[in-house]
Amino acid sequence: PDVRIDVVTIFPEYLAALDLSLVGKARQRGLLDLRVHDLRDWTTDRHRTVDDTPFGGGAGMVMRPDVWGRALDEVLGAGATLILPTPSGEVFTQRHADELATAEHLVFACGRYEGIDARVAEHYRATGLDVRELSIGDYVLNGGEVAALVMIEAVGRLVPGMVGNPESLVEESHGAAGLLEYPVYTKPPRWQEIDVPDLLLSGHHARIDRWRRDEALRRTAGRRPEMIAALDGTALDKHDVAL
Ligand SMILES: COC(=O)COc1cccc(COC(=O)c2cn[nH]c2)c1
Repeated sequence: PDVRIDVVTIFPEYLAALDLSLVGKARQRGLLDLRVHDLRDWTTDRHRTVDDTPFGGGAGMVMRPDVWGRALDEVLGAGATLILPTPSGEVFTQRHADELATAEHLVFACGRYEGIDARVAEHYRATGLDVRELSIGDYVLNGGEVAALVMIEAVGRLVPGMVGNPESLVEESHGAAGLLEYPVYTKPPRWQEIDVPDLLLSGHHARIDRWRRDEALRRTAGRRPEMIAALDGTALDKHDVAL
């Protein structure tokens, strides 16, 4: 298979969604080797304890380093990338998805409670492993499982052979030189008294392309002005500047 993905979590059933659709088919076709592991399989006590109280006090519980260490020592391989979904991580973007899609082995460690003992990331970094603490956005979830699903879908769909039509990968929603997607329409031409813009029915493909670019620019300037600022000089042509 092109990519191997392991997920370690105390809620393995959360990842059952990965048996469906694209990712599910790719697994059946052997394109993707995805395995989900229950962290509690590496506990040593009768209660299968994975957490304990935080040093320094404070509310909540912290996930124990020894349990995670036994699990990750078994799941990780030399060439693996360890990904820790966390609110305090670097924000995951399409750039990360593009990069991680070329990795040979991704291991997601899903934290719960107040987090995983910080020495886990520190230890595996010290061994030279590529360790990424990644956030999927500025909000707090109860655990890393949903974030792992997001990242696995974003990466999985880029794995060659995963998506039915590779064409659909080209003009991505953050494609078109880092702009938001233009509005899309389909039949019927009139719905709830609203008409599809006439130009789109005209067949003038050059004008349609220009209209789409203008709409993408307008939307980006309105909703994500910081993305306009981030465009490099080549992204805008003289017509855009006039907008
Ligand atoms: C070193 O990593 C850790 O300690 C991870 O610990 C936790 C603790 C609570 C929740 C989560 C899940 O991630 C998010 O909530 C999250 C990710 N993106 N946006 C929100 C992870």
